[in-house]
Amino acid sequence: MQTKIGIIGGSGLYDLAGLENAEWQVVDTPWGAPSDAIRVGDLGGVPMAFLPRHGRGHVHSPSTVPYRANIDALKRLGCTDIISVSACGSFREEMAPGDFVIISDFIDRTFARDKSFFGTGCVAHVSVAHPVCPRLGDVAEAAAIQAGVTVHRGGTYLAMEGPQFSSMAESKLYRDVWGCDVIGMTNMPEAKLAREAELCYASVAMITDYDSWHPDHGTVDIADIIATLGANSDAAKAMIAAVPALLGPDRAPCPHGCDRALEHAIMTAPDARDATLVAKLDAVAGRVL
Ligand SMILES: CSC[C@H]1O[C@H](OP(=O)(O)O)[C@H](O)[C@@H]1O
Ligand SMILES: Nc1ncnc2[nH]cnc12
Repeated sequence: MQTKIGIIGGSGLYDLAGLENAEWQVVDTPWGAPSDAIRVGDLGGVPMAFLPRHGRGHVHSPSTVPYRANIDALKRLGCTDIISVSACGSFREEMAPGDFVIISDFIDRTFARDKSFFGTGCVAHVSVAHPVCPRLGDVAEAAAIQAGVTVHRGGTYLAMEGPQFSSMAESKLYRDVWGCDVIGMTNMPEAKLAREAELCYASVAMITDYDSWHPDHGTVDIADIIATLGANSDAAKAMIAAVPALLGPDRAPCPHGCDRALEHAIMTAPDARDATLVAKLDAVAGRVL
């Protein structure tokens, strides 16, 4: 199987320079329109597909990002792997603005989003005990090192609904009681949907601020975040440029089973399935339906 790398760019990352034969491709999905057209092209002989999560011009809020359409569209284009790049606040002194964190786990506190491709008429339960792909995380870490970024391997990402930032009490709860390392508003349900779509998913948190817990840094401020985003997105582009050579053009089955997540997940009996929903699942779950 051929590798095709999907990149979801977060705040500050709206395009990917350096792709060969690049074009913006409009992709329609049964879940509606993705956040934007998708920039497709090749990098080092490996096909790539780049999707700005909030759309060019930052149109979608964290709650209105069309997460299902985004994941479906990348799957429909033939992506095997997704690297998500996101601006995040830090709960750890040593995870400083400008650093990258390869996320290892999530706590999902979002509540106003569609979180599954499945539902009435086709029920499925996938495991997200290990919500990211370690193989792809290895590649993202190595790429960040090659790009000269200070990178931390492992960290728990608190996904909040937003769009407002956390209160001081929430910030301290997530850090001191729940042991979270970073905070953002978008990686859930994105990671859960990537698992349902049997895609390897890795998340790279680009630290922009210390949220509101740090006694020496005041409370989170969007002006400070924007000031950090430019340098972070240049570093992210350098990291992404290193990914194709590290992942390679030929894709062996995922040793962690990401590409087989639906193997035993569908509960609804074949004769009880809703034909309309099954048709919508053609790209995401066609392999097992
Ligand atoms: C620009 S600050 C808040 C905004 O930035 C993050 O976006 P993304 O995860 O797409 O990089 C955060 O989740 C909020 O959406
Ligand atoms: N402190 C923070 N909280 C939530 N999302 C963020 N994105 C960047 N910084 C953030």
